[in-house]
Amino acid sequence: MEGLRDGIDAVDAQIVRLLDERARLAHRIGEVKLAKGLPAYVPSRERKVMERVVELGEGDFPKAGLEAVFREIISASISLEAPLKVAYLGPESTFTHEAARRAFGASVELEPEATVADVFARVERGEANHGVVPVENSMEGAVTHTLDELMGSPLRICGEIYLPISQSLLSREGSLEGISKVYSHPMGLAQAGSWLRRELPHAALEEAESTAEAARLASEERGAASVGSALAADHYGLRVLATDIQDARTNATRFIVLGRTWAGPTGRDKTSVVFSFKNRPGGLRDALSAFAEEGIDLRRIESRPSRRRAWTYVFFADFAGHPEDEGVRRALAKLEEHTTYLTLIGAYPEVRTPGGPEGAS
Ligand SMILES: O=C(O)C(=O)C[C@]1(C(=O)O)C=C[C@@H](O)C=C1
Repeated sequence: MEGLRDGIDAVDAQIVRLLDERARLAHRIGEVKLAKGLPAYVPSRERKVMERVVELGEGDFPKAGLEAVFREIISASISLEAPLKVAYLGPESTFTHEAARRAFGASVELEPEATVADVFARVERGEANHGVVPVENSMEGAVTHTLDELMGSPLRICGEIYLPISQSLLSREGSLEGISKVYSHPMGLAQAGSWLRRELPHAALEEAESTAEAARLASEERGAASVGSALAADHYGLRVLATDIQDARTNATRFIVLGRTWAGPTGRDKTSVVFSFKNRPGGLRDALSAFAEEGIDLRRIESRPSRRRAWTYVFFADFAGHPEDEGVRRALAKLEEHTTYLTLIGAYPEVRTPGGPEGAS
């Protein structure tokens, strides 16, 4: 065994030397970006680096491990280029925190904000380079605060993250017997509803501002538990009494990364627009025909009150492709002919969703 460990020591020394070499290159890229006023975080390039690394990894090292290792290597590289600040919908130890960690790794500065509007405001004021907010849940639908902010903001979507939402029961207590009260965000209580009714039928269910706030409350009270991310257990010194207690196993939330500009093309992208059209018969059909005529796959459409005049609406659409693609360019030109208002609110590498619709999976 000693000989094998010597082998590992020798390989580790090589890995560290190579990481240093990579860091020097990233540092130089950072200087070029600074001189040209370009952002440090380039999601399209990260996608290509990841895809290439996973493709190269045909040996014994697991692909998921390669992705995790390179997530952190790239995160450390970003921190060498610029002190990146990322605002997210807090508090700490919530699912949005987990999403931000997934997108940016551990080496960037993540800053919790109290509301979705605060996240937008911090990035708009230039106090943070990027923002991370939830935009839709596979069970509950759109996060309307986020759509409403997107409508009036100069910020653009430059990335997306899907997170399977796994709810856990956390408590100071050692078993379910001692639990008489359960705190969570209303969404957490709803998602774990069947499990709670079955396993803790006599417990009082109490709403909290966030799953993290619920964990804090549970940490201060005997006989209390909370429903939320297992991340919060460490943070508040709680035990994880049960995991995956949410009703549907496919429960996932989609988050977006906000920046000043959208991402460059990767060949597998998504574009987001917001538009409105004259209220006349066939108005929506005509607008959407722009996508059909160009054979562009519409991934999602959502309507919201315009908030300018009562009973008028705007539509949010996500579709496959990038604004630099010829077909998308033509579709957007056609769409514009049918709309009274059209803004491109983002373009970003599309994430494949397990169990998602065809084309997205
Ligand atoms: O290629 C770049 O633009 C880099 O800054 C390098 C690098 C990397 O480490 O590979 C780091 C940050 C970017 O988000 C993308 C890639």
